[in-house]
Amino acid sequence: MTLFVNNLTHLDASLWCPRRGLIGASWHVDVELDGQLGDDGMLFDFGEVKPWLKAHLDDGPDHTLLIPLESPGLSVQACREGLCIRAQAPYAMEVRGPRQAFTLLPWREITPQRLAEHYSNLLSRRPPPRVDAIRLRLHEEAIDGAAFTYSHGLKRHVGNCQRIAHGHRSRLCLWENGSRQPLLEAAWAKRLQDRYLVSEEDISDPGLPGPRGQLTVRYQAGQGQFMLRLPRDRCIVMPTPTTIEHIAAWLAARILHETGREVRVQAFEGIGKGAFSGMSPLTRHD
Ligand SMILES: Nc1nc2c(c(=O)[nH]1)N=C([C@H](O)[C@H](O)COP(=O)(O)OP(=O)(O)OP(=O)(O)O)CN2
Repeated sequence: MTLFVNNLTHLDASLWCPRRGLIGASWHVDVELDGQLGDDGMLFDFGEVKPWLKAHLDDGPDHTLLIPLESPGLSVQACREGLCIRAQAPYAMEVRGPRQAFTLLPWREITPQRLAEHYSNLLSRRPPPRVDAIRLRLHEEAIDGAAFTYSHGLKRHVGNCQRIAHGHRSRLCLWENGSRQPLLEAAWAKRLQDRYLVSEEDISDPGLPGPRGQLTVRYQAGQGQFMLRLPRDRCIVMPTPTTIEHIAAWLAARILHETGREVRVQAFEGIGKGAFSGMSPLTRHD
């Protein structure tokens, strides 16, 4: 017998890509379970499947930086903070943090298919009672319109969002005077794509001006000390923490500044949640 649960949860993470660098990701998680029925006529109570799988993913890849160990020029070393990871291509990057902020994977490149197979195998080694095999599927949200991926860290978050490089793939909806603006959405999604969003207060070294400058972010959070260094032109500096509420408000202010027209922003943080912010030349309403 095979049981399935589609869209059981989401996985939000960042990954190092040898072609694009640091990128955010959000995937729907579907699961199939093979096994035998118990006396209750069930293979595995649906009510227990979600907490069981979510607990494993939350302790594993969720809200981590996924590192492809076989990627050319990549190195991993123990350091005072926990792990120090350096990459050379497509640009130089160094990240440090507690071990649990990273998921090390034995590949040249990370794909959702490989990740799903990897965790299917790991989970199938210690399955719940009556379950013989577990198959996960990870897939992106179908987005009809503008979307972008970004990475960030929230040092004040009590949970795993404090990790300095976790990310999301998000929809972006913009209205001017009540009408959706697909061209403006696409232009802003392009500006934000694959960027690291950083709060000004977390910059410990702004680096040299110009294209070769490296910006250093450093903070202490509940799980430990974090550091990230990457090219300035991969970063967007915000005057506030990078919560989705502040991202939505920042976008509304920037768009109003550039167009001079009233704007309403719906900014998503990954799949299915986010914040609205609106601004007009005369009044500001959030
Ligand atoms: N009001 C806000 N709450 C949270 C924000 C935020 O910006 N505003 N941000 C975060 C983190 O950045 C985090 O990445 C969001 O991930 P989320 O999927 O909510 O994390 P969980 O695993 O805790 O949620 P699930 O529903 O279990 O996936 C957190 N909160």
